[in-house]
Amino acid sequence: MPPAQSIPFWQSLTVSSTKSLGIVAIIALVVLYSLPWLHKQRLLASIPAIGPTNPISFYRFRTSTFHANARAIVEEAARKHRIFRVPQVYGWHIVVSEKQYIDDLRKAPDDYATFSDAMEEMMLVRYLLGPTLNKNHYTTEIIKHQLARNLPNLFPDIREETLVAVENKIPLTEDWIKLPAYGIVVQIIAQITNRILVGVPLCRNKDFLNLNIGFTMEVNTGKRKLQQYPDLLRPLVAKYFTSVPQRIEQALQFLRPFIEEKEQKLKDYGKDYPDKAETFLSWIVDEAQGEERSPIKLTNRILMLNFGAIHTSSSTFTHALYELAARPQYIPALREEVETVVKRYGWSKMALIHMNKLDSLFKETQRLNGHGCLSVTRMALKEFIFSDGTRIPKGTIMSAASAIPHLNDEVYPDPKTFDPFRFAKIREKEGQGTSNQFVATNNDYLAFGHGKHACPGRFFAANELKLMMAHIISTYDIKLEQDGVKPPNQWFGLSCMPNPRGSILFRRRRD
Ligand code: HEM
Repeated sequence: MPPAQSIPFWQSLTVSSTKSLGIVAIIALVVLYSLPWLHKQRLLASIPAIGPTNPISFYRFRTSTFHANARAIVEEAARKHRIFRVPQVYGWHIVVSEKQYIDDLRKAPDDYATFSDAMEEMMLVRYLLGPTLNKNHYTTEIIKHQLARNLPNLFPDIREETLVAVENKIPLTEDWIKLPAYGIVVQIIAQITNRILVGVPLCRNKDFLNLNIGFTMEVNTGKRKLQQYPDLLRPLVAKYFTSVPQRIEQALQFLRPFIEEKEQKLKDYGKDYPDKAETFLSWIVDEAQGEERSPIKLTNRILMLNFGAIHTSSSTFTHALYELAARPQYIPALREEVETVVKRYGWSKMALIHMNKLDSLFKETQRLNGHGCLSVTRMALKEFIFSDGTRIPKGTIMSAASAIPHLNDEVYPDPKTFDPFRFAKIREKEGQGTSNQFVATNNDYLAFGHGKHACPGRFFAANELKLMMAHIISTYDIKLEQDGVKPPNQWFGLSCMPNPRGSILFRRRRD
């Protein structure tokens, strides 16, 4: 018999065996792709869930019950559990309530967990403003170093802009005049912030300021739209069905001439060119590398800084204004402090450092009226293991419940009472230390986050807010529509803002 001829494997397959192999391959692929998902579900299952875990009830609970009562639900859960999970659009969000866990979050190295990746996932910025914002953090470094270092030199600019903006928005009348609190505060803050971001004349351009004020809302609306579509369609939805690309284009029209002028001077004279304005725009034109140098990328950076700075600062200021107007008995002590300190140090950054009562007013304001019930938010970039061994799957967002430390009666006696000078009194006892300053962060005070990614803009924000309040109380009398009744805070799911419909009455100071 002739020896059996060896034929290639695939030629020996019949149609039915090819089909079976195909099915096996598909099953293998499904299993392969499901394994990480199953692993994730298994790790999450060991953490107490707030609300139902089956997909249909999860959706209903998240959009109705949880959204309407998020703060109460989170605070109650945080008193019961050291760690738990709450439902969000992007999946389960891990919340921790004990110091040990907060420490783990704040210490996490950048290859384990970052704030910016969590923001990226929550805001879907890569579709709205492009992918590089979250990949390159050079602007955060500029805020940390260049902006912080330059604050004393920038003080005269911040003060000048404060006087111009306040005079423009709050008429100095003999009789009480009622103004929408958040509405005027956001306009003033946008102008002062942009004095530092882009300088004069753009910081006084009403259309440019309104564009930046509205941009936050437009990004939020865009994000909500994107969340309804799968990843694959999101670039198209972002481009054609949100207003963000149009707004970026408009911002570019405003900024382009200034960017081009700065680039030309940089080319002709180097970084230290004559009459250089110390603004954020000049610094980013100096520092941006590669594709980040394009006018559109520089524009996106200015938009995102406005996004991070305007509404956070405006909310804090409006809360403080409401709190103070509700307790006018504290105003004389604040005025006296401002006058004494300014007599000694003039209007300067040094004077602001010595306004301890004013500093305390803002710190207490944020202790009781933060921007929401969560802080120190991070995304796990690898499997994240807390120090007690609890494992959190890669890609999960984690935060600390800020109400637990902020209402801890061992740290803050009578914690629910608003005591504007609470921190000033502690500092008086302890000497002029820094650990209870407005800008100080620790496990008991999370309003600016904590750790490596604690807000780098807080030093600028503290200067801006204190200067603005010092000027307003020195110039005006203030009161609420209803004596002593602060307009209630407004909650949207996990976020809090001062009442946007509340008013403040102003008149020329009489005493
Ligand atoms: C009262 C005003 C402000 C509040 C309450 C606030 C609050 C916060 C919070 C809670 C975080 C997250 C920190 C963490 O999770 O550890 C943060 C991050 C950040 N903030 Fe602020 N912020 C304010 C003003 C500003 C301003 C004026 C700027 C810019 C000039 C700014 C720029 C940033 C940036 C770039 C980050 C991200 C830091 C990082 O990823 O490392 N913020 N802010």
